[in-house]
Amino acid sequence: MKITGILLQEVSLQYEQTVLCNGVSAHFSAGKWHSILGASGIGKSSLLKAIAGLLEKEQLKGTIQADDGNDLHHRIAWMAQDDLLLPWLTVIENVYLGYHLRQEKSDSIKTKALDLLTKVGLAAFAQRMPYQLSGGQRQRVALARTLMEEKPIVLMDEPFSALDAVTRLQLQQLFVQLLRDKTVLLITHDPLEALRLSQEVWLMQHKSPFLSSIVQLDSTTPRQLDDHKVLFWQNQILTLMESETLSSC
Ligand SMILES: Nc1ncnc2c1ncn2[C@@H]1O[C@H](COP(=O)(O)OP(=O)(O)OP(=O)(O)O)[C@@H](O)[C@H]1O
Repeated sequence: MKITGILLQEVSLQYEQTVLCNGVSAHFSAGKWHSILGASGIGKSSLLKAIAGLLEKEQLKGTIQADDGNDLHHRIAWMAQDDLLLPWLTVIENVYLGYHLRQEKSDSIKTKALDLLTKVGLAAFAQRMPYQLSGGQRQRVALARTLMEEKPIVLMDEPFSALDAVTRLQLQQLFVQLLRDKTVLLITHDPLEALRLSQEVWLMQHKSPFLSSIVQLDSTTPRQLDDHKVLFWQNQILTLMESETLSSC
């Protein structure tokens, strides 16, 4: 499927009487990683759901579309903090679950699933059950399942937040390597994670503009933890986020 960016025009999000945002416009350009930071409860997951087409009609106003004008929703894969593996299926069955649900069956599907499990370092675990895996291994299976669908856009809602520090660094490296050519929107609470992994960092704030692009970085990802630009911007972003928290108290 063709790579595309995402265009938001005059988007408003609302749950019954609660308005999250009004008239938001943004362009997430194609083939890049975009991280979205913002205070807890501000509306990051809701925006991702809106892009994925998971909100009710009355909850979303405005336009969200692929920037090439073609269909958006069929080109999106979703990855959450919770890996959503089905406990009664083996690891490899979870990887080709989408094909199974669509009743597409062939040996080449199993071969492809095994190939992807090899890429995420879990070929030897293909016949295990999800409960026999660690949190990091489960997220690797979820990544293989995402790659199996070959979607050009991947929406990720805090996929690394439940992992220990070392596993998180290893998985970030793997995700960047395997999702390099896709348009990725990553929600995170961690400015360092955003700056190491993305080409563009966005911030959601209670004041106007609700969503703005605050940093663009061109260097190869994942960036080093001691990269001077990463450290400089981490400081700037933490100061911004702190002043936002104080002003919304
Ligand atoms: N289905 C829903 N119905 C009503 N209100 C909702 C619904 N989903 C979310 N909300 C509210 O909308 C606001 C934004 O929620 P959302 O999950 O988008 O925030 P977030 O920025 O992703 O938060 P966090 O960082 O804590 O995950 C919150 O106040 C939440 O309580």
